[in-house]
Amino acid sequence: MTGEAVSGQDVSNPGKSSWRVTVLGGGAWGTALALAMLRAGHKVRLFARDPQTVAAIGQGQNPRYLPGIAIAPGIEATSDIAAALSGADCVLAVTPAQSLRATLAVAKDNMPDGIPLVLCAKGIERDTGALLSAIVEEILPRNPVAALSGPSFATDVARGLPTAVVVAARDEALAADLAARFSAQNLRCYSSDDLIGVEIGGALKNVFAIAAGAVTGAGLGASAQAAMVTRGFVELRRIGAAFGARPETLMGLSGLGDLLLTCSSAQSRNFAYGLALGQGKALAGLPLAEGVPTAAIAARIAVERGIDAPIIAAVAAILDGAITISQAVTALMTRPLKTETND
Ligand SMILES: NC(=O)C1=CN([C@@H]2O[C@H](COP(=O)(O)OP(=O)(O)OC[C@H]3O[C@@H](n4cnc5c(N)ncnc54)[C@H](OP(=O)(O)O)[C@@H]3O)[C@@H](O)[C@H]2O)C=CC1
Ligand SMILES: O=C(CO)COP(=O)(O)O
Repeated sequence: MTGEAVSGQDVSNPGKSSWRVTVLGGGAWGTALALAMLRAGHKVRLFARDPQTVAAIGQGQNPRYLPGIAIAPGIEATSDIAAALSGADCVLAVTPAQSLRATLAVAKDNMPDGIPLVLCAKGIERDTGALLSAIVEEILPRNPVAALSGPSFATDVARGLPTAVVVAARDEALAADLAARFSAQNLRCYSSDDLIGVEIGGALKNVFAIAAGAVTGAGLGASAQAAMVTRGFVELRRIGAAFGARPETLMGLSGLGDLLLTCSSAQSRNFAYGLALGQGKALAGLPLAEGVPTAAIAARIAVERGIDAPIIAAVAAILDGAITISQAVTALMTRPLKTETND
């Protein structure tokens, strides 16, 4: 086996009993979170639909999604959804946002009643405009929904590097319990009862990460980058407000925190997608960029709700091939001048 060693269980939560945690999704984030749950002292099962991924994780690696990272023993990977969910105390949904509905449909008949379903994907459903929590509430009405979000690259978390995230649920006590159970030495989980705020922050930052990559790729300069991220954050907060998100939530880990991370690093797949766009490179075959479908639906939501969101509209139009980056810059820079309002 090659790759750096990743410890399996370096810290457990004193006073918290071990849970049986099931992770749905064998990609980069699902595998990283499975490792994080092991370190927090839980028994971990991981469902992946791809038998090759299951076999690879069983052999201590996930070369397709986390190349070069050794997976500590202890994760029970399976393609059998019934076996994955049997007796689970908690389920983490870690497939892409646009696949959540299909993933839950597969899980539905085997999902134990009453256990929390924690959303770890970041996005808004492209076809319906539904937040991911609404999809869970529709398909799994007997399972309380929570969301885990914040600045956390899968490779960083898989390696056990330190970061902080937020775990949100409408029920404050559930959020606090999950945050305590998921926390480990290098994963500090804050809790929040603003589920919608945490979801919106994680979903929309991806759109601006694409924009940031495009600004860099097109050589528009660091000043343009900072101006775009600042005004983008205003748009994020406007859309958040329309969904009932609390502004202070969006100032936190799952809004500003994740925006800072993914708008400044080519380690972000959304940033990398934007970078390729800005450089005029081919986009086909690039890794998952959740901001692509989210930009389209966020732009539609903004129009439907009368929200001023010109950067989101520009990103959606560029991705759609309707305008070029240069045309978008001209349109944004020639808007009527106005007072700087940050709400
Ligand atoms: N990677 C990261 O750093 C972070 C990612 N996230 C979020 O987590 C979510 C997942 O991302 P990530 O793991 O990185 O994505 P990846 O592309 O690395 O992996 C996606 C995984 O989902 C599986 N999948 C896709 N569709 C389905 C389906 N219908 N049923 C079952 N499995 C399915 C894929 O399986 P298959 O191989 O068979 O296609 C694959 O195992 C995204 O919303 C992302 O924004 C959040 C924080 C950090
Ligand atoms: O959400 C992330 C880190 O918090 C991962 O971002 P990317 O999907 O852009 O890589």
